[in-house]
Amino acid sequence: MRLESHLLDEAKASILAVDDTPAILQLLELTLGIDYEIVPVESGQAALDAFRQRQFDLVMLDLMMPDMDGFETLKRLKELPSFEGTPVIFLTAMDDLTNECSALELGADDYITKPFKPNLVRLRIANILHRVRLQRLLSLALAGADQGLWSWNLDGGVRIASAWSQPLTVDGQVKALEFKDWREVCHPDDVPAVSEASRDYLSGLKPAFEIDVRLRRLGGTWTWFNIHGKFSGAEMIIGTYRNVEARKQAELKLRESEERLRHVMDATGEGIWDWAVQEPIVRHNAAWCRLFGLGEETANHPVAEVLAMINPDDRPEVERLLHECLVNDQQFFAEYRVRHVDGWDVWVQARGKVVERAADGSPLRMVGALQDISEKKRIEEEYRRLALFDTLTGLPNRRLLIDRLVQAIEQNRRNATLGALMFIDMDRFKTLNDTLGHDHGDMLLIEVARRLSGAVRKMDTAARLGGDEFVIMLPQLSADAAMAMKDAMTVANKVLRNLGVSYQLGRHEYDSTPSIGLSLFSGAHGETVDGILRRADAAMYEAKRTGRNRICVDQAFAPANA
Ligand SMILES: Nc1nc2c(ncn2[C@@H]2O[C@H](COP(=O)(O)OP(=O)(O)OP(=O)(O)O)[C@@H](O)[C@H]2O)c(=O)[nH]1
Repeated sequence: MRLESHLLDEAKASILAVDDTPAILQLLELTLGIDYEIVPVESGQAALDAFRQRQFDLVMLDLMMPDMDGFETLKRLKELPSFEGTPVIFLTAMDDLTNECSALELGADDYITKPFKPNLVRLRIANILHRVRLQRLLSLALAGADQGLWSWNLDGGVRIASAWSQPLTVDGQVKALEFKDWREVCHPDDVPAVSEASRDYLSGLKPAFEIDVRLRRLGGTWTWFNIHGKFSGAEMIIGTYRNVEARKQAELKLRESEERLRHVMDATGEGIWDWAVQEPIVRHNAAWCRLFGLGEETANHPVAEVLAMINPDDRPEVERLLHECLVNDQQFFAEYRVRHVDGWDVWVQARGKVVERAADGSPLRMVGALQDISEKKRIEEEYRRLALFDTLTGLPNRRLLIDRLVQAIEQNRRNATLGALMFIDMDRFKTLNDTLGHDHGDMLLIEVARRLSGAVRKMDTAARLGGDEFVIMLPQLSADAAMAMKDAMTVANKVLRNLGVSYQLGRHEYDSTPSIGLSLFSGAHGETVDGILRRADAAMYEAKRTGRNRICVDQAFAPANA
């Protein structure tokens, strides 16, 4: 890229013209005054005074002057801070090599002899000012970008520009640094990284030489710099360097706080997930991986795989909740089962939130945590079982039976169908307890439960009310009472038959029978749970009263021919 001087302010350049011959000064004003602001002074001392007042873009200096010659004037001008970088052209009648060499050695930019050709002088001035402007443009650009310059001659050493405002130091030197080896300013811990970065660039692996390193600054402190460079010619790399201490410190703090957070998370055992929503990958911490038996080294997982780990019964709801969260910015909260690699389900409670969105509101990043709640779920399940199931036989208890009966009544009301309820009480059960003992009584009850469960369909309910009292509920039969009764009697007869088969109780074989009261029910006529149970119970007592080991039918729904 060519640097363009027109990027800079093109205000009329000022020239300090120093000559003890007024005619020369007049000639300069005449020939250059249209393009430049000419400030004429007639002595070296006047030139120094003028420079103490203000700056000039260029100095035209006569060599032979009384009191203070051009060389002396230039030497003294260079001591003024305001003079730094100002180009100087000697304009002299001394047309000899020695003086010309001395002038250029002293830092003059040009040496023109009198009598001069005004056009030539104008072009030379223009060229020098153009170059100076470019230099100033580069310095301003570097200062604006807070950068310094360096060059590295692969055969020789390293040079670092002196003009930059953030001086480095080698062995106490602050000015334009020049040294053989990076190691002289580079923190020992960063030297391998510098070698690697240069190797990568020189071998073509990287498009530029770039690295963050700590360099020794004035006062001996280490400061982080970003160094960036490229080849300029075959043997020279040129680049910039920039103080990135603040960024490095911020990164360090962030890393520390992330590390701390990770420790906290690991200590609580929470599985953390972090999902860049536009990407098909979700990141997990070690605790998350451990929870499902995954190797900790595979902390990135495809989203599809993670979703596939969710129990198929729970997955649609989880996906729905996730969608809600992504679209409506709701908090994600869900309890679901995730398959462990060894095949069992882990109950988890997950929470999450979209923490970053694009300007159009679309989600960019979502993070969350999940916790193993398998134990909580197990206890809940145990409580549920205790509350709804009989502990001895595992059959539904009275409470669950009533729940299901309420549902069945409602269902039959809607469909105008009938259901059936059988009240079953074992005959002379007390005798068993009294003769073989309570344990054997329990054994019989467990076996009765098993046989009852085997006698009904999945949709039916076999429940234990307590003692030797059981109930079978057939929730939905025909709408026709005769048909319904026929089906119910089929089941009742099967139960009567099955429970009448002798029982192997430990070493004892024991004969027992049930008494069964059967009642149909519908949802009509304000049927209640109590009413249905009472009618079936009454029918069962009728069976007891009339000899046991039989079925008696409640007459409320009994068709004439039942
Ligand atoms: N082994 C055992 N016995 C129980 C349990 N709960 C109640 N019982 C006993 O079950 C018996 C219930 O007897 P009942 O149904 O009243 O009388 P029964 O001897 O069966 O006589 P009928 O019903 O008239 O044929 C009582 O002896 C109760 O103590 C239990 O969980 N296990």
